Amino acid sequence: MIRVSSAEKLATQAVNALKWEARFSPKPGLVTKISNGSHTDMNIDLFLRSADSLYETFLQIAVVSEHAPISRDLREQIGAIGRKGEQKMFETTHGINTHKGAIWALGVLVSVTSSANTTNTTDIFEKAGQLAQIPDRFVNAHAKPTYGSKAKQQYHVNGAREEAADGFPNVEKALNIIRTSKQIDQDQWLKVLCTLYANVDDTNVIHRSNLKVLRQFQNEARSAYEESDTLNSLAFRDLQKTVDHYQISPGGCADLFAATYFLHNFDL
Ligand SMILES: CC(C)(COP(=O)(O)OP(=O)(O)OC[C@H]1O[C@@H](n2cnc3c(N)ncnc32)[C@H](O[C@H]2O[C@H](COP(=O)(O)OP(=O)(O)OP(=O)(O)O)[C@@H](O)[C@H]2O)[C@@H]1O)[C@@H](O)C(=O)NCCC(=O)NCCS
Ligand SMILES: Nc1ncnc2[nH]cnc12
Repeated sequence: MIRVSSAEKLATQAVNALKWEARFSPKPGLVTKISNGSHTDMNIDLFLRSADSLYETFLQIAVVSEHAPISRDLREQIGAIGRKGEQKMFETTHGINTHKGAIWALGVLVSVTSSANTTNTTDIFEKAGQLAQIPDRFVNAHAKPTYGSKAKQQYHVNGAREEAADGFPNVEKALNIIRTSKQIDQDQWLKVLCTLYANVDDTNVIHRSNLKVLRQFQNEARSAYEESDTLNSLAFRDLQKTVDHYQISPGGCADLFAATYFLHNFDL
């Protein structure tokens, strides 16, 4: 049996990563401690309460995953816990979707970390891919289509499920920026965020606009840090203008930003 303290540590680390992400600023389009981004129904307090409400979910995922092999049984167990976690989040936020994608991404990462009892991120990414690829027979096949499934059907992009099933390639890229930087400061984390904005096909952005706008947004995010460790302020301003104009919100990137921070803690 996993020492409860290890499971507790993972759950605490996951909740802390969500709170750190919420507080980080600037994050064009997203909620921060100084702006509600492209949202009229969300603010920082809601995100912090939502994050706290998920402690039990991550704890249960860590506990059931302890030394469990990657299997359909594990996938379905964490699926059931994850769906209950989504319910808890919606109760806490009175129906506002703050962390659905984060429950998925961090849920899978907490599970494989606990299952393999490792903090080696190469192993974690590989096992996360294996676990996320397993279909869950208990997913409600008659549920109404999600924003993500509609965007994927319309444009054949990868969404949250594929990011995990592919072993979180965008989180790996983001983590490498932090690992190879001479000093880890606000500028480096902003570079990580812009790299996620530039590379993730965020289905939330598509839902609020379309694929053409997503590509424009990604190109502007790329220009903000292209081949440099210093922010190009003009390019960043263009990015902010596009986000404001279309009222887009890269919530999927926010989740992967939190996931990067979660894994970065293993390096400390
Ligand atoms: C497999 C699931 C991820 C379901 O995926 P699907 O794509 O079908 O579902 P969506 O409902 O679209 O949710 C996906 C959420 O994932 C985030 N996301 C989007 N694109 C990506 C991407 N390319 N890579 C990674 N992650 C991505 C995103 O979540 C964040 O945004 C949400 C806030 O959005 P916002 O626009 O502000 O608010 P909305 O109300 O949604 O829209 P508006 O009306 O305001 O415009 C917030 O959740 C962020 O976290 C997508 O929302 C998975 O969810 C699943 O199967 N779950 C079942 C339980 C389970 O098996 N769990 C496993 C163990 S934990
Ligand atoms: N800070 C944030 N703002 C908006 N949507 C998000 N989804 C996850 N984190 C978010």
